[in-house]
Amino acid sequence: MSQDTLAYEDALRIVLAARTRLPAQACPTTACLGRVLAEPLVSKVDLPPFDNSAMDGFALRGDAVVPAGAERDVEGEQAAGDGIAHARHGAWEIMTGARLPDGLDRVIPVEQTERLSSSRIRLLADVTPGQNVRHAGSDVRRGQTVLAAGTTLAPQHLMLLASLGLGDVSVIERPRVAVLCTGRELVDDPAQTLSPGQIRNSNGPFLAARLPLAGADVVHVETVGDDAVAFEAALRRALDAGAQLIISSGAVSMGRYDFVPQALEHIGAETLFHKVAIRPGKPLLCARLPGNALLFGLPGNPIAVAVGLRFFVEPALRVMLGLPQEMPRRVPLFNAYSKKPRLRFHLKSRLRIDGEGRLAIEVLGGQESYRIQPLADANAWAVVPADIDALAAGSLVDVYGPGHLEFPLPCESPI
Ligand SMILES: Nc1nc2c(c(=O)[nH]1)N[C@H]1C(S)=C(S)[C@@H](COP(=O)(O)OP(=O)(O)OC[C@H]3O[C@@H](n4cnc5c(N)ncnc54)[C@H](O)[C@@H]3O)O[C@H]1N2
Ligand code: MOO
Repeated sequence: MSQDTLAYEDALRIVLAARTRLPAQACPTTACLGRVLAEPLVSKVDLPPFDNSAMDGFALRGDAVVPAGAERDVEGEQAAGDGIAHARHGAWEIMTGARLPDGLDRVIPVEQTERLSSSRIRLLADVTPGQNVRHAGSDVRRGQTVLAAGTTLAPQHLMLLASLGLGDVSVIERPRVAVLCTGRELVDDPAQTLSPGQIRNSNGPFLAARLPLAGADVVHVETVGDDAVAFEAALRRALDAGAQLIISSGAVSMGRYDFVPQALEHIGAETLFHKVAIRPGKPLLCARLPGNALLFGLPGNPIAVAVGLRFFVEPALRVMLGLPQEMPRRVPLFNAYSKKPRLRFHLKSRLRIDGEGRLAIEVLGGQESYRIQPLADANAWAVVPADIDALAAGSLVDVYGPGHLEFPLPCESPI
């Protein structure tokens, strides 16, 4: 390994140190799905807000136990949505979710009663205090922390926010990211016929689709030829669009047209590292631009781009979103695997269930960095550290989801 090739862990440390958490902003709860909560959320109300019935039946009161056989007059009816009612001594017919009339403390389900007349019932079962009553504050107490800072808001959290009656919440700003694809071989328009030597730009659509799933806003996307001047102009447009991170693909290796390092030098950027002991994506470059935006120069091969996004850009996004760094899941390998030493490998893999319902990770065939079909078949990344050369089937391996906010739960038939 050449002296200037960094270990992944050292490169990651540099990336993490180069970013800080973004400020908080108010976000309407109608638009906060997927946003990251900036502060712990403390409830200002009790849930349920009032004592209410868990059953359709009759609310009543009495001594410790009102025994089967007891009779009561029915003195009123209380449906969900009805306001305060004051009970005297009889029972109230009550619906599920209805506020308990003041003075009553238990509910007997209607099927455990017998109607003696339109205004009198007999109990067919014992009823104890509190039975079938959902007490105010029994789910959430006023003053209780209901969501921790750093929660990525999912539909179940929106259920809670709606119940608390919140119109907006404090979330971390979304990081702003630009995508620049380089290469005069690239064609963006699917309707355009390819000339000999041309290929479709697949990195651009991949990055533009993955970044929002990683919590970022894509503020600029552009394709430029193999031209340092055009690349510099594109960088300026990305910065003008407000990009805090810029991801470029291509032109960072050893070829005659690999102009990104020189273009960065020309604009006065500080190269933080260039070349990391990983596969794929070894020629990856990271630089701080004047004005403090961070540029990730990802090698052009599509899987090098996917790995650069997942294992360099996404950790930076996590810092910006105020999230702790990820812990990989440890999953047994389905198949034995061996690799070249001294490089950390990022492997297109499939998390599956074996014949006994246990999770297993299958390293897919076709790991070369130009092969995109196996990425389409993958649902996870297996990562094998630089100092490990061979792993037997069944050994535990680090597994990461396709994006830092996603982890697959396979439900397909066993391997
Ligand atoms: N002499 C050496 N050659 C190469 C080395 C090396 O160490 N010595 N490293 C190889 C590795 S590893 C990689 S990865 C690539 C990285 O090269 P570049 O970053 O300079 O990228 P390009 O040459 O521009 O492109 C590489 C490959 O990817 C295709 N490509 C580029 N952009 C896109 C896109 N937007 N969509 C789809 N495909 C794209 C491009 O056509 C090339 O095939 O260098 C190796 N060479
Ligand atoms: O590092 Mo490259 O992506 O293996 O071809």
